[in-house]
Amino acid sequence: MNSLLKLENVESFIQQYHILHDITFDVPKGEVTVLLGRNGAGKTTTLRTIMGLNPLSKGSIKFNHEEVGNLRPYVIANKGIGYVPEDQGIFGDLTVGENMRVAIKKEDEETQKRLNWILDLFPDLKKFWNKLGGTLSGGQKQMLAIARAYVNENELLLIDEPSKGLAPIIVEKVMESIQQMKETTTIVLVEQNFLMASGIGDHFYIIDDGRTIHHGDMEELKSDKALMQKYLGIA
Ligand SMILES: Nc1ncnc2c1ncn2[C@@H]1O[C@H](COP(=O)(O)OP(=O)(O)OP(=O)(O)O)[C@@H](O)[C@H]1O
Repeated sequence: MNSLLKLENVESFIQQYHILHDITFDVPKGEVTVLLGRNGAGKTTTLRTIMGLNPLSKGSIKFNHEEVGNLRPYVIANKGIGYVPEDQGIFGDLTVGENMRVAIKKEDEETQKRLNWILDLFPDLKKFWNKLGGTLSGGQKQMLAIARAYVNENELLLIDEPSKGLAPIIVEKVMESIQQMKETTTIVLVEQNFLMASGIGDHFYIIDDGRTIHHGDMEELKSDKALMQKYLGIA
């Protein structure tokens, strides 16, 4: 397997709380890996630990075969990992255009092409280019958060619950955007919306109480009602 990101026996604490006990997974290049699990299982903490926003206490995180565990978040981002956090992380008192400009690392032709592509995909961003980020709707904020991560040439995108709180029609739009991004970028997706996760994902890992406890192909999970019921509470 051509692995782009590899976590081995990752442990992490938030203050005195032991949140991640043993997270181990492999992200193959060019595929969408979905992290599933109940509320509070540790999915967001896993992404934050990869980005260096949470300390890695034990274990290893390798990106392109290089150890990146506990590097500063901006160093990790500069290695080619984009992050769309659950709370979207946009600047409410900057306009859409300014939010994009702050995110852009390199002002070159390639970036302009990517910007044009994402603005075509999300015309609302073009329409509200001069509107303050804080005044956008939930769906528009999500589009802006995805656009900010996509505009740079990242090899890997970590996307945390992009469908959260969005109307079904917007979920479809966001899903379509991720499906298109998947053509060029490797993706790790945290997603509770099983329809979206199974529609986009190639394979999955289930996280339970800070441990990766099961993994396989998405097709296999779709047909395993008992597994879905046991660990995800759906069937
Ligand atoms: N700042 C914090 N202080 C203490 N505990 C925290 C903090 N942040 C998260 N936790 C705990 O860590 C555990 C994992 O949280 P995390 O957000 O990673 O879960 P999750 O799988 O992403 O859940 P969800 O699907 O609800 O977003 C939870 O039990 C949560 O209460």
